[in-house]
Amino acid sequence: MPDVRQATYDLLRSHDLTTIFGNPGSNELPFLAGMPADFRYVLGLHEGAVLAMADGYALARGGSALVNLHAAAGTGNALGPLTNSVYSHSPLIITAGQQVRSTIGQEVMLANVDAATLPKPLVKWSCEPACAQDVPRSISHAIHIANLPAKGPVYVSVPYDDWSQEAPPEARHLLERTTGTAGSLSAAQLADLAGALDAAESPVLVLGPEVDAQCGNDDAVRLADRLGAPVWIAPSASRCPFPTRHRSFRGVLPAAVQGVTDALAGHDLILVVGAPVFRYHQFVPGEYLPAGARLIQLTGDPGEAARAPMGQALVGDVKDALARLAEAVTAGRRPELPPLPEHPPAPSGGDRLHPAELFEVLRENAPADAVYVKESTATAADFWAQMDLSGQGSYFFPASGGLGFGLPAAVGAQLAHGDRQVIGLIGDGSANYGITALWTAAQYEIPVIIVILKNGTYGALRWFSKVLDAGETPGMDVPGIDFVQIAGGYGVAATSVRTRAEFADALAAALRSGKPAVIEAETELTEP
Ligand SMILES: Cc1ncc(Cn2c(C)c(CCOP(=O)(O)OP(=O)(O)O)sc2=O)c(N)n1
Ligand SMILES: [Ca+2]
Repeated sequence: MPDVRQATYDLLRSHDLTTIFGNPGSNELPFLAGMPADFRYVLGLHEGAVLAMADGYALARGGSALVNLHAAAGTGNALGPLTNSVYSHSPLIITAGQQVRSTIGQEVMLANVDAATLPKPLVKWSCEPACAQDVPRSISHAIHIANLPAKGPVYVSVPYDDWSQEAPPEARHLLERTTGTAGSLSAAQLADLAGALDAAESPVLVLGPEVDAQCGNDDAVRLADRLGAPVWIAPSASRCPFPTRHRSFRGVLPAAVQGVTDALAGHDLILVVGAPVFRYHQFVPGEYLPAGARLIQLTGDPGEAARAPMGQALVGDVKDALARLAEAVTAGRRPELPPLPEHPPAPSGGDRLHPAELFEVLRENAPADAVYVKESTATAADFWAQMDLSGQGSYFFPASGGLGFGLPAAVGAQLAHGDRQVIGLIGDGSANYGITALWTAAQYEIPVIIVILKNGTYGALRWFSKVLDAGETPGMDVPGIDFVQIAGGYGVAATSVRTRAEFADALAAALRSGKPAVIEAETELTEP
């Protein structure tokens, strides 16, 4: 009769969860001891990097990722990046080792006290099974909950003496279980929506990360073309749901109430698809909607629908709805939009690279299907003005702004992408929150390119201190960090550049090398 560990590995294999991102402690060894040969373990040196690598891997592959953390201490280290995963709807299956079941109450060393509570509210569901025999079913429960809409991370704590217990014979039924949803809009709901779009004088689309996550970008293009409508990306963009050189593209909405209202002024119907309404950031009070505008939100997440402060909301499959709406609306009711102007020329001639120059070099020289993982928070305006993103899964940003996602997520995304080059665009502040992932990239020969934009300061916070009229505050500058030395110390070849030509040469060399590479780019300070 198989034991709980064998039954669990069989279950994980049946869900294609054969890559374990982890950092072990004694509580985890009895589980890991039996790891079958067709599984692989990807070691991260800090659990924040472990979680973020798993998140990047899951986002890039459009599926789940399995994480194994050490008790409470390992879980605590992972909570930072987990603030992003819960809002990017990443279906991470997080397991943590627990002390021997009969000693937890004594709170012996490494007891994860009240384990199922620890990760809340950053997980969709968590549990510590009531007995060893329920471990396989609990992990199956977690996997299905994580992948049913709205997707999200889950957490299961397992006492380490459970693994050697005999598994219940009924655990074999778990291997065949499947769950799914039929969350499409009804014909009547779709007809109402299409009718509202046709009747609108000036409709506008606002697209969110769920459109890209569901591979709905092309459906959104068809709908925009048939409507002749402009398209914005929803505020605090964590993905790119629409081609940035399409004639409808208007950029990313500002993350402020009045900013959104000003940007959407003149439109009488605002259709928000696959985004919360909205992920505001800087508090700039104002009217939630332009005069005369009606907002309709379409999301797969009931929580996003319920907590919006205005408008109507429908919960359903966003890709399916976009595709059906593109067929249902009447084409040609509005004049075709003019083509976009050329990219603005990047400033040049400074004694260090302007971020716009750096992005221009990437646009001109990186592969057209490159995947960008960005965590450089003062360069958003230049990035969206310069880049030409068109494919699914071409851009990721921490969905809650929790730093420590970018560099490790780029490593995880490259591990998932054998065929696309992943390029991390990481601020010299952000790089430090997940820097240990460079070691994993070196050890597992993951050919990710990490560009560190070094402006010597927490640029976004300098901008925010102006917004908040906070004046000069302590803790803004991060001078004197040598990322070439640090990268070398973790085993990754690195170079430092400060001119356009030097960056272009370093990028070309990194692309040719097929190895992990760090390019430290001395850059000017800009505003988001
Ligand atoms: C885990 C964590 N700690 C601190 C912050 C606060 N923070 C910090 C520290 C930022 C500055 C990042 O600086 P950078 O060098 O990475 O990028 P820029 O210079 O382009 O802003 S932006 C921001 O929200 C955060 N978001 N997440
Ligand atoms: Ca910086």
